Amino acid sequence: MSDSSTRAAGRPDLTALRRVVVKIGSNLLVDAETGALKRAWLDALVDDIAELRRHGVEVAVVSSGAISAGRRQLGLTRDSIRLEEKQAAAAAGQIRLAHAYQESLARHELTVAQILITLADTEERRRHLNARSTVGTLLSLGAVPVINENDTVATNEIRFGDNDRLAARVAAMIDAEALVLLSDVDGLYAGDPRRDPDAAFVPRVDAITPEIERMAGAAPRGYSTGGMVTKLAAARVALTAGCHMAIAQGHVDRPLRHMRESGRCTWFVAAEEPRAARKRWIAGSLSPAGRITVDDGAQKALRRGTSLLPAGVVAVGGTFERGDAVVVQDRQGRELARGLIAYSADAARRIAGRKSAEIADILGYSGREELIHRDDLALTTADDPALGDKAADDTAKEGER
Ligand SMILES: Nc1ncnc2c1ncn2[C@@H]1O[C@H](COP(=O)(O)OP(=O)(O)O)[C@@H](O)[C@H]1O
Ligand SMILES: N[C@@H](CCC(=O)OP(=O)(O)O)C(=O)O
Repeated sequence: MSDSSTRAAGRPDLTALRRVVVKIGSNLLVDAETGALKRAWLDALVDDIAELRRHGVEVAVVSSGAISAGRRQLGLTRDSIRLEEKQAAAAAGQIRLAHAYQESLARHELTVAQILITLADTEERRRHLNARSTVGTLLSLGAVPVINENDTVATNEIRFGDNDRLAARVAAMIDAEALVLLSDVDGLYAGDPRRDPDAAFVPRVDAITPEIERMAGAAPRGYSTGGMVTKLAAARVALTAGCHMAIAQGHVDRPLRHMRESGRCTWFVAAEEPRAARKRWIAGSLSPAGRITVDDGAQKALRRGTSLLPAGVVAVGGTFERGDAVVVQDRQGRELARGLIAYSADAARRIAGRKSAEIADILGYSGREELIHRDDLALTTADDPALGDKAADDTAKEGER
């Protein structure tokens, strides 16, 4: 089944997607009693990842488990430990996690790459763009990024506190088509199955309505420990970004294969594709900080869906930094597109009208070839193929990226 037919009717097929994020909770990976890493479980999951890669699917992992894996090594055996002790435990545990992933992936000759990020990294536009581009580059080079919150520098106020939402932010950031949350439950039920064993299973959700939210019930103690509340918060972020999300049972052998073969999981199905969602966000939800005037040749190239190169730029107006939103206009000042620019206003003025090959000589460093990459560019009119016939419909995406 193709991904577009999924959006209309069925449930996504992981093997048919381009890019997927898999989130693994601490309990799946680390024995809470001993702090030992569950290597056999990890190897089976990695076998699933390798299988997806053989189908041509790019896979990024968001893995919890650093605090659980590190605390006992530091003698932190009490039930409840303080924030600074958690940060210390994460520092000791993260290196063990990374090592385990490295060894497990090496069995399939896959390279692991570790990324530790904070909430601010996904929210602040320039850091967001840097993280997005690094993860994208790693995936295109065939590596498997393993991502966790940077617990050692995150403090109480700014911590995600749960990797469900971090995973959704990451999935949105890298335009993943699906996010799979592997959990200790096989999906969403009409009520908490631990309290109500007769609660009905919900196989598919198309929107996070108040009725769906009521199913999650109250947040678990301390809120930050996950439960269904944060999974629905994650689903909201994912769906807004055009990314499908699944909740599936992780306590099984080969969990991704099991999910595919048994069909048992809850799919939250996004109505549009990630690229279209991102373009709508660029077109509709950001205040432009500058105006880039382009010549006729560049105007034609934009209509064909290419990136904007410095060569086609005749003037740069406004004050902006790399990653800010700008308007692209023709010589008469008519708006053609909006985009996220890869250079500051000062740098853009210096390279305007020049060939991309000259950028390094002019600026003294080799920046990006494009002034605005085509993925970061949304045509203002309905011509943008990625926006389709919903171009005029302005959905608020503020705050979700
Ligand atoms: N409506 C619901 N459907 C399914 N599980 C629910 C629901 N409401 C609460 N839960 C609870 O959420 C738990 C899953 O969350 P959590 O333990 O945080 O998972 P993880 O550690 O995998 O992130 C389930 O075991 C279940 O008890
Ligand atoms: N970043 C933390 C985990 C945070 C978290 O959300 O854990 P979990 O609820 O097990 O997915 C760690 O690696 O220990």
